[in-house]
Amino acid sequence: MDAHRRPLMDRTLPLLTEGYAWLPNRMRDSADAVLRTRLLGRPALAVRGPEAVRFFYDEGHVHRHGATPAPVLDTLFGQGAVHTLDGDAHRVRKELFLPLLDPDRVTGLTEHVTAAWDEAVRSWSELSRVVLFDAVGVVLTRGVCRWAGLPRQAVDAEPLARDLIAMVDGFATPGPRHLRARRARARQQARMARLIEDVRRGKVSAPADSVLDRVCRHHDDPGEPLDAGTAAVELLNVLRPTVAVSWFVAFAAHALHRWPAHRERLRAGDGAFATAFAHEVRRFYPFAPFLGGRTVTELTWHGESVPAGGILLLDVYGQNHDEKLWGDPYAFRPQRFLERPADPDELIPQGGGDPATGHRCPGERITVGLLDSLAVRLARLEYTVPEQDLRIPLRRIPTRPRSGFAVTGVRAP
Ligand code: HEM
Repeated sequence: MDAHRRPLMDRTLPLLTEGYAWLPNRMRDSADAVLRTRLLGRPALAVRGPEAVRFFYDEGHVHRHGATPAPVLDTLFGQGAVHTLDGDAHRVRKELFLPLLDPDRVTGLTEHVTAAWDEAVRSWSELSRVVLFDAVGVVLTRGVCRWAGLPRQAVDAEPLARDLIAMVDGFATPGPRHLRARRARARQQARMARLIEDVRRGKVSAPADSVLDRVCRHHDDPGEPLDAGTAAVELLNVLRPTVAVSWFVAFAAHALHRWPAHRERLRAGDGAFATAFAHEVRRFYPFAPFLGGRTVTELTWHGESVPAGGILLLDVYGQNHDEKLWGDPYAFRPQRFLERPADPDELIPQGGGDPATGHRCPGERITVGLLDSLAVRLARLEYTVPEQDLRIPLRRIPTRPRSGFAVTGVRAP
């Protein structure tokens, strides 16, 4: 059996029990931030630091095809997703996502999402208790579906939000969360594939140049549109991660609760501070633990080697908390990004390198745009934080405040 087809449990026990701390704990004793280990039955080398980011994103070093375990493809990314392509195939497919970098599109999506937030907040004030993580997932789903051109009758926001969240929540764990993630993917992929077929047959219209329209018209090979299943995978690769911004909004609420002094500057509408706050939320709180690729050739980094066909890991969580880069990594200090702009190969919660040419997340500007707008709205909202379990377990991937961050007595501004 191919190593990447083996079940997730194989050889990954320390990862599953230690979660985000797995690589940072083991790399603590390495002066050069490098570690030789094994993952999924293969030799692996873990690295971190801006130079290591450039090493990792060199296509002559690492390929993505065959690197992602099947349980992750069957839940998080989808089979045949852009994440798994290399070389020309990757460049051609990535063209589908490059418009996401356009500032006008970022603004357009942010306007849809903030409108959905303003609508939702009115109903939150009528409820005795709102779990922000869940409620924001629905807001993001409404906003992104409208922006992406999905017809209103094709979107039932609450169940769709639950499925999109489940795909992310269950990708890295065996058991019921994983089964929920698989069912959610199968259900939504089939629905989106039917919608794409309907658009192609002219039964449903997609607004010109919307995400839905672009996905329907995309060709990997000249004259050959993507099969409906793969097109659905890529449509979900816009919807799902946008809705995943609810993880960061729940973390933003957690930060405002623990360090309420930041609320005032956000409330005042200080745009530069809001962006710095969004960067600090993405740096400080754990989301993607690490990234991996298959080594194309034998690679050596600071004296440690991994053979061709092994795995190169980029320690994302460790790098975002590296003392050498951040000085006081465990202090939540948005000001750091006002003192010095974020270096794209230092701050890597959504990958490193260039999103236009490599695998870096094309949705990073969208994420920052959504997060800074929603953080301002959150800071302006009046609410009470009742007694609840706000711990963020580092063993759970992906993690979040255990309670989902519940609020009571919501009063819209
Ligand atoms: C919660 C916020 C998000 C996080 C934490 C996140 C994180 C990531 C990470 C770690 C990668 C992998 C980078 C690599 O393999 O080198 C990635 C790739 C990707 N992300 Fe995001 N992302 C987020 C939001 C978004 C949004 C809003 C979109 C689209 C609207 C998006 C679309 C994608 C796509 C299509 C890829 C694959 C890129 C490629 O392989 O070339 N992401 N993201």
